[in-house]
Amino acid sequence: MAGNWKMNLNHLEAIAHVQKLAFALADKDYQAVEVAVLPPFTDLRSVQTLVDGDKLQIKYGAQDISAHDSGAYTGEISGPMLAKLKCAYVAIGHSERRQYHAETDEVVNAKVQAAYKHGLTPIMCVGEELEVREAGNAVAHTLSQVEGGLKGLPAEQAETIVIAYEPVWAIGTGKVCGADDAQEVCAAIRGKLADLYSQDVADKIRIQYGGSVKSGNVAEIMGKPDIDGALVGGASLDADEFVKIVRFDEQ
Ligand SMILES: O=C[C@H](O)COP(=O)(O)O
Repeated sequence: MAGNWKMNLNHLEAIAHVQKLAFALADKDYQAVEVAVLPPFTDLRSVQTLVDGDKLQIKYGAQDISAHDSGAYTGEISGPMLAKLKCAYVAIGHSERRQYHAETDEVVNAKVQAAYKHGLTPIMCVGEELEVREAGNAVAHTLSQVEGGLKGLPAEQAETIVIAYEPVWAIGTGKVCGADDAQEVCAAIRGKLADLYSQDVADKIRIQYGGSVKSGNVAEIMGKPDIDGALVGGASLDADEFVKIVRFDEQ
């Protein structure tokens, strides 16, 4: 279960938020559910200090990565910088990056390669816009993003990737994709991974659903066989709500 904070919570708020999560998750063995937060870049050092200092089980990562290791790329953050902060994960190709920063599948692929080069696990985001779904092309569109993003990636790396299926029309809109519709696309993603690699590799890859996930709908989504987790945006900013999502099996 990963919380993508997007451009929310400054570093002081981040400390308070992670402390709250850690406290609320400490009274039981929640390690069966891997919990990660993806704060803004400016929060990562504070989160690292807290997680390291208190030996918290919570993982953390970034919301983007540069395809380059260093150089004249104003405003960019590199893989070596994220690795130095001991980030476990990095979101790549989120629809907001694709939409507002013109990230193509080629760019996503370069960033996936950069993440692996520096020991970070990508959470590669894919998913269709509303008009694509309405035209009946949700699966084809999403599979093409999967194939483009994974181009050239060897099986031993691919098997550790996390793929987040996020239908764009369900992000931040309150319109959750029906669990059966989400399962249909996630099953197709797994089928594509089996074609590209092997069934064994496909079965190891974790596929998340993202798009208006809340405590009230997470259990139904998680009940689907090809959905292994959730990438949570808005609801991850409320610590109590995110904890309920993590503990979906207790509801
Ligand atoms: O990365 C998270 C997704 O964009 C979902 O956002 P949301 O839960 O606010 O709809």
